Amino acid sequence: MTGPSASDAEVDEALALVNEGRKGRGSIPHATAAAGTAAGWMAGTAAGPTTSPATGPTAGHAAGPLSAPQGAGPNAPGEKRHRDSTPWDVARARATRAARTPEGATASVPLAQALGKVLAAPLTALTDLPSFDTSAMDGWAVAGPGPWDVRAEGVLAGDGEPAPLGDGEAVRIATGAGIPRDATAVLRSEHGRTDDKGRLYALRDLVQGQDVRPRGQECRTGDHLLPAGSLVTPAVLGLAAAAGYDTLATVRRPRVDVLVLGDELLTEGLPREGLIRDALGPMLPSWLRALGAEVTKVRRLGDDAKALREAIRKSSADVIVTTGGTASGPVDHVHPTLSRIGAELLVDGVAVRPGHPMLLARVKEDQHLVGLPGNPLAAVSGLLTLAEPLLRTLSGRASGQGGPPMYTAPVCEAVHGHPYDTRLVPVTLRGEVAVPLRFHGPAMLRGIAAADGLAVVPSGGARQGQELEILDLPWAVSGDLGGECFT
Ligand SMILES: Nc1nc2c(c(=O)[nH]1)N[C@H]1C(S)=C(S)[C@@H](COP(=O)(O)OP(=O)(O)OC[C@H]3O[C@@H](n4cnc5c(N)ncnc54)[C@H](O)[C@@H]3O)O[C@H]1N2
Ligand code: MOO
Repeated sequence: MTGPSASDAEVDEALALVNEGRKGRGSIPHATAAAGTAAGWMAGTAAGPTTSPATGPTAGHAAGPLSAPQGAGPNAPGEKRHRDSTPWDVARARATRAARTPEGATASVPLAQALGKVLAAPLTALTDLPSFDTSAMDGWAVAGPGPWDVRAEGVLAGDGEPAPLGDGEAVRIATGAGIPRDATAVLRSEHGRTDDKGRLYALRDLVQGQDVRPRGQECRTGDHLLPAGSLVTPAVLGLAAAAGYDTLATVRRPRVDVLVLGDELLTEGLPREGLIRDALGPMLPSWLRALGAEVTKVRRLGDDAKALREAIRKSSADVIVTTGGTASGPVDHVHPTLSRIGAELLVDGVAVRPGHPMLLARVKEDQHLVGLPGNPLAAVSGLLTLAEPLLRTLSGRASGQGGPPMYTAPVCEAVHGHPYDTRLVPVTLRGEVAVPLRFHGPAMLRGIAAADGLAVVPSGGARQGQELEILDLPWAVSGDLGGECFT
């Protein structure tokens, strides 16, 4: 099975997707020039930093030119282009288009359960907002020019419709209370004074309509407030409640089964005798939830081809995510298993470092499998390259706030590039500037654990100050992140 190659249409779509992403936190022109050259890379002489140690006395932030690739693969002399791997942008575009938002996958849920879900229909105002002319301040509602005679009874928020005011009359009013008919303005309490006969005088000029929120100022019944596909954030919950909603039509979260492969994995304690701790089982479920998924299963299968085949066969999830076993070692069972069950490979290897063995397959008409490489940072790369766009579509977000969660920022130092492939480098943000982090080798999580995002470094590298796209990490957009479900 070989991965399909990118068509021109796919490349156009990928570019459109990237452009859309740029609308995010600042539209800064696309990086055009690259500092390093392939020859420079090979010889270690690319303009910019030279290679740096993978370990050092301080964790996290780069101090100096620390952005050279670490660990296996990309900086090995003589490395060849992987002819069949899909360009990174194209792979993301293909993953976005691989599935459709399932029809009928909508549910009406009470507001309290809608946080983190996606609107299945546009949010349309069920009422005018405000729904009646409202006082914006504590003070007096007045009619005509002052001084005014003040009524004995005031008006509070929540009172029924107050009696109309006659010309020259005023009534004490609270913020949020309904304005009496024929009132011309609200005089703030600090801008008025009453004399001993109870007559009210303005201490400032008052203009018609002052401090009155007219009915429908924010919206009229039927106004379109938010498009379908919008993420339900706390603010959206508040707006929906204000606009009259008790329930919201939301898209069902795509169900994801996670299959963790590898005989060498321990679930507790210290590494020993060649065994290591499983870093992906604890990491992926909450990350997937933050990407909009409902994680229905997390299973550790070891390196057992039959168990893998059975687990895929029995899964009714929308997406199966496997970890490890994507390469061609003796116990790497993902490719042979997909071949055996007749799955269609949509992406088979991506021109990105780390993570190039990642894959996306269609197992059934409405079921996809994302194969993440076993190296932990490579798995994160696969998650954000293939699983994120797929889940964005399946959860209905592709039609709303839309594009990939990206923005751009200049890098504080030159960053090495791969001669052919995109690199994803953990960065932290210092103000507007992206600072590459150390410990970004494919098997390391120390950099990404301290990161705000992943910088997208084009082949050939980036100059100091060059604007790079930054893939956002999705913590802010999640709903309920709890609820482990290991089986
Ligand atoms: N001959 C080649 N070998 C490899 C290539 C290649 O191109 N040619 N690519 C390398 C790259 S790059 C990667 S990435 C890995 C991908 O390997 P797999 O997806 O088959 O993953 P494994 O071999 O199962 O594991 C790789 C590595 O990661 C560790 N691992 C696996 N699962 C976990 C986990 N849940 N938590 C923590 N660590 C995990 C595993 O122990 C291995 O050290 O292939 C390279 N090889
Ligand atoms: O370098 Mo591998 O792609 O560890 O991801």
